[in-house]
Amino acid sequence: MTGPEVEPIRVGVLGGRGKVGEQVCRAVDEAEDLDLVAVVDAGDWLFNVADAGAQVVVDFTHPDVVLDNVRFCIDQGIHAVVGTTGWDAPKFDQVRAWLEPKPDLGVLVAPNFAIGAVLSMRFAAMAARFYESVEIVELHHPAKADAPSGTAARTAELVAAARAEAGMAPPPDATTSELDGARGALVHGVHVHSVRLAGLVAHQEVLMGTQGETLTIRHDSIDRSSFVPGVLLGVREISGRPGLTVGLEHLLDL
Ligand SMILES: NC(=O)C1=CN([C@@H]2O[C@H](COP(=O)(O)OP(=O)(O)OC[C@H]3O[C@@H](n4cnc5c(N)ncnc54)[C@H](OP(=O)(O)O)[C@@H]3O)[C@@H](O)[C@H]2O)C=CC1
Ligand SMILES: O=C(O)C1=N[C@H](C(=O)O)C[C@H](O)C1
Repeated sequence: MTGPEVEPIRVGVLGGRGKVGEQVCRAVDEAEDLDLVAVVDAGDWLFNVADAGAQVVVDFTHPDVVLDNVRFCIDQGIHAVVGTTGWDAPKFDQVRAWLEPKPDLGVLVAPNFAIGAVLSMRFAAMAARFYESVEIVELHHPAKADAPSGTAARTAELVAAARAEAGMAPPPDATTSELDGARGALVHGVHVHSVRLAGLVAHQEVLMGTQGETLTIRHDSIDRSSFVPGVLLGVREISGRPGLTVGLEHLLDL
């Protein structure tokens, strides 16, 4: 005896002809429990996803357009799974406000959908209180629009929160004279250095140091397929997670 047939989740992809979006489209197409109903890229009619009856939209577009896209999804009553970067606290507040009158709707924004990147952020937060020094180096392909990366910004935020909770002083640094940018960008009080290099995909090192030792937490996405399982998990789970969720860790019981 077989149970009742479960309808596939109807999925639309924004940025579907981009580097990550193209891989997401292929994976959704191949998954039996998902149905790729619309692919929208720059210049296409955004309403295609609504017209096609998408229940979940995946966004891998550009930091300049992602907030408008999320607003569109919320207005249309479509859950959103967002990988696009360029987020800050006011933008998250804005999304929460848009979601208020739609209590059944979910938006997931994850700075990084690769399992190792999620784990490395957690490891960095765990280690932070044991090391007086911390700096982050993120390394990406040269087609990346934003610096620092969303992952690096989130890592800095998590590390800074752990340090603050432990009552730590700022990292030691005797620099009194510097060329602009030589010490990187300060993100939540953490120095973040951004490398853009042909041949790279997405990489990050969190460097920590204290008396007589250093700890390096490194993650490498050597292929964009690394992001796909996390995105599919988000697509499958988002309808059961109303409100705004920031970070894939919440779906991984971390
Ligand atoms: N969270 C995560 O795990 C990851 C996040 N990212 C982030 O995802 C985003 C996309 O990355 P990536 O795939 O490498 O970038 P790409 O530039 O390769 O792809 C983005 C695609 O979106 C299209 N696009 C631009 N504007 C719109 C719009 N308004 N509506 C629909 N499509 C649009 C672009 O078209 P055109 O080129 O013609 O402008 C392009 O085809 C970036 O912010 C990146 O940082 C990337 C990897 C993993
Ligand atoms: O642009 C990319 O490529 C990536 N963007 C995300 C970020 O900014 O952290 C995730 C990953 O690093 C790849």
